[in-house]
Amino acid sequence: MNVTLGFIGCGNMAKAMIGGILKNGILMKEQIIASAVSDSTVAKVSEQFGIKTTKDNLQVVENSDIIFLAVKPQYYETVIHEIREKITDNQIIVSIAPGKTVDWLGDLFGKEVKIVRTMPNTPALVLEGMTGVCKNNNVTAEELEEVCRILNGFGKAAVVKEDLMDVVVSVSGSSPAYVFLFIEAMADAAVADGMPRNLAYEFAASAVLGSAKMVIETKKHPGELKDMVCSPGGTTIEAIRVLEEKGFRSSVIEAMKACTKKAREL
Ligand SMILES: NC(=O)C1=CN([C@@H]2O[C@H](COP(=O)(O)OP(=O)(O)OC[C@H]3O[C@@H](n4cnc5c(N)ncnc54)[C@H](OP(=O)(O)O)[C@@H]3O)[C@@H](O)[C@H]2O)C=CC1
Ligand SMILES: O=C(O)[C@@H]1CCC=N1
Repeated sequence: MNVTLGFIGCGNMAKAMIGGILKNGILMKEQIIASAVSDSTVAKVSEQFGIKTTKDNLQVVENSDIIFLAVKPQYYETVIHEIREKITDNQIIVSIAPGKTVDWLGDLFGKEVKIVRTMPNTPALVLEGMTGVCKNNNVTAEELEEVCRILNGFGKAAVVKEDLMDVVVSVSGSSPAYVFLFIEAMADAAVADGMPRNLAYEFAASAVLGSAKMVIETKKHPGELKDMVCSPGGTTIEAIRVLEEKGFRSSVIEAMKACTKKAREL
């Protein structure tokens, strides 16, 4: 692709996206620049990815066609005030923050700016990211497609109505954390029953990976896939019985509702 990409903020999410983009080869390292506050991040990121890094956010703006705002939501106002004068009509701003609407972002810029609102997740690093996307009226269909090509480069992107973006936070942006917790818990149980820890992580993570692929590739209902594992009078249904008794399903639902609620409040 013939575009330059800038990241204002270069923490966990920006690094996952940059890592994915470079791994996939959709852009070269010379096409990417990133900024951070600390000397250590600037040095580490440049060493890790070979991209240009800076402590000056305006240098990112001056050198990028597409600018990802990759700071925490509470720093959005400061960063936008810092860069807004320098943003031109042709540049595209990509937000990755929960809760920040395209109207809120547009008001802060105080002028007509092209804004794409996204919610990515860290599996971008291994090209298995899933990103929700919406845009404001200043972004053309072609420009949205261009941004989606980048997002698709490290996984998949789905354009959704803006009022679903807070739900995307809980089902995608935040969800890898619950899955990691689940993998950790399964591995702990295996360790408790005598399996060496590294082997336990490999078994638990492979089960999650394989099960996810089955849902996506077979397109069967997850309940049907679950039933295929539960032999009558067998081992699995015993585990399912205990999970239901302990409120596994409703714990996940309640946790995600809390996550969506928090996103709406940010
Ligand atoms: N982590 C995740 O899985 C996901 C995160 N997000 C969103 O991505 C955004 C970033 O989150 P995350 O990567 O986790 O956060 P991190 O805390 O890991 O990274 C934040 C980065 O912003 C930099 N920074 C802070 N203030 C400024 C500033 N004024 N100018 C330039 N850079 C600045 C920090 O610099 P330094 O390193 O020097 O401190 C750091 O590199 C948030 O809005 C978050 O909600 C969205 C989806 C998933
Ligand atoms: O925890 C957070 O607030 C960010 C947004 C989605 C994932 N991480």
